[in-house]
Amino acid sequence: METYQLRDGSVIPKVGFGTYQLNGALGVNVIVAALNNGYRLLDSAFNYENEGAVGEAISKSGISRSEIIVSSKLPGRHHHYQEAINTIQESLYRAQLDYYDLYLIHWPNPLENNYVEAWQALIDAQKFGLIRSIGVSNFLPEHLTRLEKETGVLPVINQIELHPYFNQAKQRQFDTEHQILDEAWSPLGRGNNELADPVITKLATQYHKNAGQIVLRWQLQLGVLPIPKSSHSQRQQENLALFDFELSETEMAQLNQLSKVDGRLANQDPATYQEF
Ligand SMILES: NC(=O)C1=CN([C@@H]2O[C@H](COP(=O)(O)OP(=O)(O)OC[C@H]3O[C@@H](n4cnc5c(N)ncnc54)[C@H](OP(=O)(O)O)[C@@H]3O)[C@@H](O)[C@H]2O)C=CC1
Ligand SMILES: O=C(O)C(=O)[C@@H](O)[C@H](O)C(=O)CO
Repeated sequence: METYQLRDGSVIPKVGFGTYQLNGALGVNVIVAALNNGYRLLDSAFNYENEGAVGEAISKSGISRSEIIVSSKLPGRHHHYQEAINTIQESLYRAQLDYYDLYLIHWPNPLENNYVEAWQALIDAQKFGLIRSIGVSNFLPEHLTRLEKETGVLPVINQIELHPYFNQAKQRQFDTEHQILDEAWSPLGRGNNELADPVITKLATQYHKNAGQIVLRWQLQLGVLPIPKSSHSQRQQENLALFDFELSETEMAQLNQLSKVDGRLANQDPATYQEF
């Protein structure tokens, strides 16, 4: 698996595994399969209520803990400093881990306006050794600018909604300028109609790949880290088989042109959307 290097020096796989809605024993089996299929980055969240399943899958897989990048997220209801520290510790207890490789603030919740306090807790949790790398999710330039101004520390990752119909060109430019790596959530548009777009299916036929592989390859060539989720072993493998072909500049431009102003999947604009 090829890797990215984060601004803090950590090394992270170019493709990760999304675990939203993978819960309980069924979820454990799916995540063990993903690890056996080669995934070494697992994306979870306190709010997914599956950090325990993730920890159990790591233990069952027999793969060394040190080979796996484990990532989770702080929910909006625990942005106050001490609650954030307690929640990070609870995330660790749930997963039966000593540390997370990566921990993100899940949503900025700007109307509540406590995300700077939450960020200070992540900075300190990193110093305490609970977290190796600290990042955010769904942060707009205005939120990132405030973090830098008030704490002097910028995240190394911003996990954002990113798929062909919503390619986040401006946000990506801002993040790149600040050496923040973008992770793409719902990189396949949740498997919706985007994958049937004629531009994508034509390229799939041309390269003898499926539509999902074209989309994920496009994201890699944008310099983004996608975290596709699949419950099916064969799809898990296909979503990693992205390193034996390359899209041309013209094809990249065609894919870039698919983006729409209102292309978000569920109207979750971080400027106003609040998730607790
Ligand atoms: N930070 C945030 O706010 C958010 C983070 N996330 C994270 O991002 C991860 C990925 O996003 P998610 O919303 O799950 O959506 P994805 O874009 O990863 O799509 C997953 C869906 O697509 C299907 N699928 C998987 N592979 C293929 C393929 N090659 N061709 C066609 N269909 C496919 C899956 O079905 P099947 O399982 O049956 O294969 C599933 O229904 C989440 O699991 C979560 O970890 C997600 C949303 C918000
Ligand atoms: O899945 C996540 O990480 C989320 O933040 C959720 O908002 C998810 O996008 C969702 O669809 C909740 O209804």
